[in-house]
Amino acid sequence: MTFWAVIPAGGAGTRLWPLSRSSEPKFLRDLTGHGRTLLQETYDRLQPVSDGIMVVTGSVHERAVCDQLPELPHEAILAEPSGRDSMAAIGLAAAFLERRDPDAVMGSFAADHVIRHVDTFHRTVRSAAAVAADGWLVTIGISPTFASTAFGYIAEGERLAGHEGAYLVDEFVEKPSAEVAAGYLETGRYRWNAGMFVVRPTVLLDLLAESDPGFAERLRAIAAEPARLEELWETLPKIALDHAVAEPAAAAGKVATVPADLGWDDIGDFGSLATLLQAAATASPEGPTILGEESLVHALDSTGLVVPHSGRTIALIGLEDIVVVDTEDAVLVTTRAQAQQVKKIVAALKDSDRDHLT
Ligand SMILES: Nc1nc2c(ncn2[C@@H]2O[C@H](COP(=O)(O)OP(=O)(O)O[C@H]3O[C@H](CO)[C@@H](O)[C@H](O)[C@@H]3O)[C@@H](O)[C@H]2O)c(=O)[nH]1
Repeated sequence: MTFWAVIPAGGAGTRLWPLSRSSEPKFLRDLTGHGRTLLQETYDRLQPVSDGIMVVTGSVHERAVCDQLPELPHEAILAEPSGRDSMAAIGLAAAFLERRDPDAVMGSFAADHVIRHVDTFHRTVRSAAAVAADGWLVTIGISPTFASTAFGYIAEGERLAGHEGAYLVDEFVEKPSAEVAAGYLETGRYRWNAGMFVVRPTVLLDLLAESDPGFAERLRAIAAEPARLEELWETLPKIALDHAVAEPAAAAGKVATVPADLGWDDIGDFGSLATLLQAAATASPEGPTILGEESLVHALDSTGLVVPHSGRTIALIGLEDIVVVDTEDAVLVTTRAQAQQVKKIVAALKDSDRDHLT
């Protein structure tokens, strides 16, 4: 069995505006201060467990992906004419892989997530691939630490016979309400879905065909005749893989989960980025956490996150848990607690004559 990692690299990451833009989304940025972008870190992390890696991205980002991953063969980048959500993106890679390597198992791994426990991640991917080789759709389950409404939840069921450390998924619930999520945490049997699906390409496409035969058929038609991509792409439904496949397959008892503590984070907003950077810091600084050139920030009695991205000097006095992101053409000032609301600003800008800033 060979293992292929598929990296869907899409979305603008609007909650990280103005650092992340549709022209330069968060996966193309170094948000951890490690000197590698999130996409490059994802690629580095997957290399030791993969026989091949594919990136599926918007055609507007194809050049940047090529530049950031010079070792990736050009044919391993699948360029989408437009964003049609994760089912189309991951399904396209599955359709190409099905023809290229029918015995392969593939795994999808977002281009913009952070994983701190890399050895555990490698062990977990290998276990998940062994389960997927037996025909299961496998999702990696993360122990929830709070009642997030931004993630999908997996209800862990019985142990899976023949696969130590794997469980049946009783239910898959995409982004529940805060009340429902809090109830899940109390039961102790729910885990976060990290969007990491490990499966045989044919199994994924056959599961899709159960709910939407035309969708699976068109993906397979594109793989058989790539010249038809432009013609067929715009006819594909815009739907997340979670809704198109994971939820119905879980209800039919066809999904398994491998739980793991990966130190996983999807860096949803500047609040979670601040937490992540603080946890990674070797010394706990008195002042704010700085992502970028430290000498540009002068802070008195202030805490939070400062991103000096324009090269300007930033001075703070007496501000607690603040977020300041200074870019060439836009400055964001908010608090860690309110940082999620940035997407509302982006929506307002999109509806204005300042659309070019988003
Ligand atoms: N190439 C490409 N990738 C896409 C597209 N749309 C989404 N993706 C990729 O598919 C992944 C998930 O898409 P999101 O739209 O960001 O999903 P989400 O709302 O965050 O929810 C998903 O991820 C959560 C974990 O971060 C999960 O908890 C949740 O259940 C779900 O799987 C991301 O890696 C994103 O880049 C697209 O049109 N094109």
